[in-house]
Amino acid sequence: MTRELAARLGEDGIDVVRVVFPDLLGTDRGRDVLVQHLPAVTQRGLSFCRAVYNTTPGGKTAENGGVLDAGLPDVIVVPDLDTLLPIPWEPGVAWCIGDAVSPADERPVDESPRQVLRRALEIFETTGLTPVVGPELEYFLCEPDEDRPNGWRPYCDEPGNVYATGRRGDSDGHLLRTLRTLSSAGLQTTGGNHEYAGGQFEINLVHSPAMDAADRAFRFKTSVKELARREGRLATFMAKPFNDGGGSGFHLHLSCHEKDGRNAFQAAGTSHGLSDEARWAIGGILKHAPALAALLNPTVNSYKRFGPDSLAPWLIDWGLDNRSAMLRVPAERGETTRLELRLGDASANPYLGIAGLLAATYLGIRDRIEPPRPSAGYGYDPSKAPTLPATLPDALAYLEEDTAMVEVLGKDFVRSYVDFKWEEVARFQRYVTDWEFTEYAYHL
Ligand SMILES: NC(=O)CC[C@H](N)C(=O)O
Repeated sequence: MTRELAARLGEDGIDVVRVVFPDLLGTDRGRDVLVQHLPAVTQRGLSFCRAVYNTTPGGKTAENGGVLDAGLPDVIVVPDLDTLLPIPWEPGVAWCIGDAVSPADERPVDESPRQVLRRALEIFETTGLTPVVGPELEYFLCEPDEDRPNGWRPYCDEPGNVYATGRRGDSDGHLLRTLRTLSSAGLQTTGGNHEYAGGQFEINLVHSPAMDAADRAFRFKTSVKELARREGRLATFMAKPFNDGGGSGFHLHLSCHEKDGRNAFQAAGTSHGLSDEARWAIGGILKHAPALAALLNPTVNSYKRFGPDSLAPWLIDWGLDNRSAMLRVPAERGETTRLELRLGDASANPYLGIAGLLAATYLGIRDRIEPPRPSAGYGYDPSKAPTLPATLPDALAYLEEDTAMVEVLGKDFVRSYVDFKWEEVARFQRYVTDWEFTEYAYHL
């Protein structure tokens, strides 16, 4: 079977298969394999150093998780050939996503983000409903700039404007080029637009079953970064890269299908046209939002995106067609009835963020959690609702304490994730920033 596939790939001019898998941060790791080795790789998997799950964004091995004590053992990655797609910008190469298993018993490893999502999905589906997810990702495109301390400035000197089309704020047609290339790569993008900040864009992906949506969001981020790098630019999905302007969101649209394919969130004639399940889903997402933030807002930088007047949330609230709320119920009803969670920022690992959303939604439906009344009007009034966690340490503590969420996401995964993230917090807390020097050095 795999032999035939390898032969067919060869006939199509593919001589290399890039096997990638997401690490805890959601960035891609992998290896390029010559196509004639694909049958063996499919059977035995590829071995990687398990420290891949303890690697910081800067590429260092963090000390938590016992991976050093264990002598840096292997993790095996088995390609999922259903995800095989040619890479249009890398002729002769196709890529597929793999699943990480332990060499000892071939069971999925706790830290595998695909496994965390698979587990949340299995639990979710005990409700009899199938979740459908539509991801929207924003990012900044940057140009090299030696005069800036960090070496980069937002792409295009002309100020961008939200929904500006054509070359205004996009001097060499980045958006159109990227949209077409990603579509030809099979990532099923629907469209894209300029966002509020200069050099900031949003591209939307077709909604689909949760694992497919996460796989495409993962590939989307990898591809946008790769395409930018090939032009000597930097595309970044970090939450808030610049002090001026807003941050980048990872908005998630969620609906649920009944067995017969009907949208389970719609219910004509009820208050707001929403079913019990939709209402409980809202209740669950609001209740578990502080824990969810640890997954959907996973860096110390993430919390700088929240704030009044940013179109990013600040309060734990929901609203009807209200973009200033954390959870928006778009106006459409009937088969397109859905929720839009605006909490996440673009730095989130798509698998873990979607797993968290499914866990909170499942708990809402299971525990029949009634939400408060929707927030009306401009939602940046702190007297109206509780605020989101202010820092990553706060969110990590909420996640650890939320036993129901921990149960769905998996105790061992949450332990590894929280330990890993605490290391990041500790490194940040020890680090003296330029801001501190400028603020204090001359005056104190
Ligand atoms: N157009 C928008 O909705 C902007 C969203 C905003 N950039 C965010 O961080 O979520």
